[in-house]
Formats: sequence, structure tokens, C-alpha cells
Amino acid sequence: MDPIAPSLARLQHVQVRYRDHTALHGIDLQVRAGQVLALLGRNGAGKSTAISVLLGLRRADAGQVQLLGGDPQQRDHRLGLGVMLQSTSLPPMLQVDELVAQASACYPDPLPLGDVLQRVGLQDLARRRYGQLSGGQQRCVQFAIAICGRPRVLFLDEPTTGLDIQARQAMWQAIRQLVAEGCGVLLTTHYLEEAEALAQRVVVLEQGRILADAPLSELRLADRPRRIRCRSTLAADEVQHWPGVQQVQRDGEHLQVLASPAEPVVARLLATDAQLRELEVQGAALADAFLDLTREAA
Ligand SMILES: Nc1ncnc2c1ncn2[C@@H]1O[C@H](COP(=O)(O)OP(=O)(O)OP(=O)(O)O)[C@@H](O)[C@H]1O
Repeated sequence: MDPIAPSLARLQHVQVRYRDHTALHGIDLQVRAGQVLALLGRNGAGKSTAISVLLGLRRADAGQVQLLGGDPQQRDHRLGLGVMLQSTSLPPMLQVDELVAQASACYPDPLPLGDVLQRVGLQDLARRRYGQLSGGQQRCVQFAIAICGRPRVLFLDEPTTGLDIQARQAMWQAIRQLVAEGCGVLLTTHYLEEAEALAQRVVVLEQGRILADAPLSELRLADRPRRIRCRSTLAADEVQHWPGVQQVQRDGEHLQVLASPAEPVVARLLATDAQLRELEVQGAALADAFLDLTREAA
């Protein structure tokens, strides 16, 4: 990840209030070129509010907002944007190719229609009317519209909700291609494996405050215990007392051990039980870090 890649969208000390409720308490965040920033948080944490402010759909009550180096309200800056929000309605009688062509016409240098449909996996549905598509297929059309203008910065608010595995992977691939071409992406998602698959940097919001802002690798791995699973006859009570072991559970013929550091525990398991089989060691996931952070803040 390039820490000095150009900043494409930025909030500085931004505060937003809805009547008597403060949704953002002076937050800072930055979307850089060629990177995916995952904005994570529980329901109501303030993610959509932050996106609305960056897009100029809502004004900040305090702080500075920059989009492509200027004011999000300016038209020129909006032309460098791609946006897919949580809910969108499109004319149900228009065909997929007509909708994408219509959106492309707004931009100075759009991607060719065939390229957009191919990136999103919509070639076979090009002549289908929007109102005749499934919910997941409609999300793919919304994504096609978000990327058709060759955006410099792309905002994706829970883009893969309701998508099947193939469609989700097609969307991930399209996002990776855009990022490789230099696009900066702000992604919100409740699927933490999606953030792990795509993001270089993660911001965790909780009740309008930033709990963490770090490269994915730091957040996921920082001294977190690993999960060891194996088929073994060792008693859980015995393993529980070994140095580094935090938790042991028996699950039928399998032992599940949470340990940090994991390596000496793995070595001791192998040395103590010559019959041990099916050993798996799982690294700490972003989900563990997220749950720890939000639990501590509650
Ligand atoms: N128009 C509004 N009027 C009053 N309060 C609002 C309004 N929009 C959002 N809020 C409140 O602001 C807070 C942040 O909401 P926001 O929609 O930004 O959260 P979110 O992180 O996007 O949640 P989700 O994951 O559920 O989409 C919530 O407490 C919400 O109830």
C-alpha cells in the first residue's frame, strides 16, 4: 500500500447532528488513490452519514470536507465520482443496456458499454428490463452505473448485500480492477470477510467516533490469539493449563484451542499426542479484531 498516494476524499474533524442526536463527533478519514478503505461499524455507527457528507448530500455542522481536492457540491468534482448507495430506484421499464448507456452519457470519458457489462457479468442480461431482474441482479446494475463513468473515487455502501457467491466474486474482481487502474474506493460492509478480501485500510466507527484507523494487516494480526483445531484424545482440562492457552473446548473427537503464541502450543500438542490428526491453525480474522474493539467501546 502506498501511504502517500493522492488523497481523493477527506473528512477532517467532521461533526454531524440530526436535531438532538450527534451522528459524527469530529471524525477524520481519507480515501486514497489505488486503495480500498473499508468503513466498518455496527448498525447506526454513522457510516452512511459519513458517506452522505463526503458526497455533498448532507452538510457537515463542523469540520472540513474535500472531494477530489475541492468542494463536493461542485459539478466538476462530481463527474469523477461513482456511487452505489444502499437503496436506489431505477425505471423498471428500461433495459439494462439502456440504463447503463443513459448513465454513461453524463460523463466525459465513460467506459465502453460492453466493457462495463462484462466487468459486472451482465452481458447476458443486457436486454432484460430492470423491473424483471432479481434483487441481486438489480444490485449488479446499480454497480454498473456506479462504475460506468470511469470514476476516480468510488463509494460503495454495502454493495454485495443479497448477492450470490458468483455475483459477489464478480463484483470483487471488478473492484480490484478499478483499484489497479488507480481508483480509490470507500466501502462499507457488514461482511468482514469482504473487507479482508478487498481493503488495504480499515476504519472502525462506533457511535460516531473512530475506534481504529489502521492498515488491515495491523488490525487483524496485532497479538491476537489463533485458533487451533485437531482430532485428539487429550483432555481439555490438561491442555487448558499449558502456557499460552486461553481457552479449550472439546467438540466430539476434536479439540479447539485458542492460544497466543500458537506455535509452542502446536508443538506441545504434537509431542504429547502421537495419535493427533487433522491439525488446523487459523489466523486471527478481522472479525475478531472488530468484535474486540466494539466490545471494549460498549
Ligand atoms: N435523517 C435522520 N434523522 C435523525 N437521525 C438520523 C438520521 N439519519 C441517521 N440518523 C441517526 O444517525 C446515526 C447514524 O446513522 P447512519 O445511517 O449513518 O448509520 P450506519 O452506520 O450507516 O448504519 P447501518 O449500518 O445500519 O446502515 C444513527 O443513530 C441514526 O439513527
